[in-house]
Amino acid sequence: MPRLVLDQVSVRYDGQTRPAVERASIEVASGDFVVLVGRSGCGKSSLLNVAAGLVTPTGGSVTVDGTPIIAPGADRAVVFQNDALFPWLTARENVAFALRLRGVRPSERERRADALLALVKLEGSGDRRIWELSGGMRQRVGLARALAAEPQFLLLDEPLGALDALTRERMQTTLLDIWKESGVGVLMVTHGIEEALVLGTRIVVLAPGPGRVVRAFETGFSRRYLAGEPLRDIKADSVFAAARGELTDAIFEGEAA
Ligand SMILES: Nc1ncnc2c1ncn2[C@@H]1O[C@H](COP(=O)(O)OP(=O)(O)OP(=O)(O)O)[C@@H](O)[C@H]1O
Repeated sequence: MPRLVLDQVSVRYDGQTRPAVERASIEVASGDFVVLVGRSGCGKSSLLNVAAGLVTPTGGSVTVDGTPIIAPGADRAVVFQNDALFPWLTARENVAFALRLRGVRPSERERRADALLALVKLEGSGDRRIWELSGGMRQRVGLARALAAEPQFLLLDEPLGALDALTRERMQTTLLDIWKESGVGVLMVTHGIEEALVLGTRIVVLAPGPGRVVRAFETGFSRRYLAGEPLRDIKADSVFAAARGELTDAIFEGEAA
């Protein structure tokens, strides 16, 4: 089973007096949905970028199945909040472009692109141009394009951050469905406390100054959704409310200090 391991990772950017991240350890295996939460500036994006191979750690190691990561790779697809799609192309063409980069034959591309668009629940919208789509639909095209690389890991940096509350909630279920269907391991950064609880199988809490892991715990709400329980019912559960309180406390612990 593919395993992405950040072991005792530190990041110090040029010119910084103290590290942005100090000795953070995070593991993501296939089928995991690991969520990074924490106050602004605690190093969430830095860690995601280390996993992506976009930032080189100044300490520790980052590996996939024991092989060091030194650059971005097709095994780890990254989706950012405002990902650039080609606005003048259709949804299908955007996904097909990623397939082309993978060396998929032209005759295969359309069929594969449509299958990926169906996976993100955009069947029937393949012919629409990006500028004709809503924010949520664009984000789905971005996910379909990321999945075109058949990655082992999806690295998501606030992918739903720019969406309105209702669209965001709908996209959370889409993300869970994609995760289940594709079997990928997910590492995701979010500012949403409920979102972390709804999506994660494991939540890693970071604290700033320097960025470090202060808590990590397993959660089971996403599996309950995948087992058929409506998300609304899960969120209304007293167990969910207790978990939300606990997570909020963990994030803001020591803030006044
Ligand atoms: N490329 C960079 N060069 C220099 N400093 C950086 C760079 N990227 C991030 N930092 C600094 O590193 C620290 C951690 O930033 P990072 O973006 O990883 O945190 P974050 O938890 O994702 O923040 P936010 O929640 O606000 O997005 C911050 O102090 C930030 O200013």
